[in-house]
Amino acid sequence: MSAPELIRIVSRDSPMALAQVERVRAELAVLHPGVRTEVVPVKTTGDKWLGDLSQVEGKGAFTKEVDAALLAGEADLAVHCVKDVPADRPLPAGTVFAAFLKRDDIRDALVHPGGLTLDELPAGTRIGTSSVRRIAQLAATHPHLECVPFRGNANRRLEKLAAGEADALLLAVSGLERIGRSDVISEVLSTETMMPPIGAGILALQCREGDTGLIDLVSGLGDPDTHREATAERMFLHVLQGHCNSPIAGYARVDRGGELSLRACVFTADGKTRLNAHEWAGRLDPATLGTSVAVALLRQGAREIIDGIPH
Ligand SMILES: NCc1[nH]cc(CCC(=O)O)c1CC(=O)O
Repeated sequence: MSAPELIRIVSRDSPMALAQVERVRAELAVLHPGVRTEVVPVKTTGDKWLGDLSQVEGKGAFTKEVDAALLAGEADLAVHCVKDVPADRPLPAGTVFAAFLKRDDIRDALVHPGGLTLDELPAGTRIGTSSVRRIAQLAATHPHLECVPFRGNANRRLEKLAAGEADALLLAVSGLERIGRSDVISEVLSTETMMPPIGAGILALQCREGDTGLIDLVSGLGDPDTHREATAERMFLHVLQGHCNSPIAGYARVDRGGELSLRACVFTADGKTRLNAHEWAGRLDPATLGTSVAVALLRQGAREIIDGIPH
């Protein structure tokens, strides 16, 4: 297949998702100035349903409609936050990842209108988050804080915070940067304080698997280190087989010498039990490293912890 002249890019229609698409368009314009792009925004189940995500049928609340548009031929390229793409099962049949863009900041940030840090927040401070990963880690280290359910895209959450529906928020640094709101960050939390989710800060480009011309064209946007990190992290989740209520965190890192390592944790919902594993790839490929770290956690009882959490 020859290289396309027009690429129709499908994505969620939140401000963050549309900013992600603009990054892809800008990078494409540099690499392939002759190619035109068009944006196809879609609303996903996760955007429409603001209740408990575990009540939504199946996984992929933020990706299902985007994948469907790609498979139906209504668009040619999907832009996803890797964090939102289910890893416990393969990508939708007929689609492939063509590139992982260079990774952004993987850390979470505290947003507190008064500018306090996490350790300075008084007892009873209401933290707006529905993330079981954030709730478990906060419960373990800051049990005097209270988490209140909070959904909606990042802009919407900031509005709800301003309206007093919570006293503070936890949001991804990368997401706030993408919507141009890093000004609201009162503290960037270290990965020790708040271990990030699998896939944090990574954008993936997804194509139909037969579109080899397009796959070749957009693969030039990929970052090799990010590819290794994403592969290790997603294989880790695939082997672990979590569910949407299981607090799981972790991240892979390629260090300056090019060595890949993966660190990961499984928590009980109350954060009181935390299993840890950290391994270097050495001679293992990224996917096998992911498998090995998952098996290390399973050996410590991760299956029992995950299955013990209602879902
Ligand atoms: N679930 C929404 C979502 N999906 C990806 C990000 C952050 C950006 C990223 O990690 O790529 C966010 C917002 C958040 O968690 O604050």
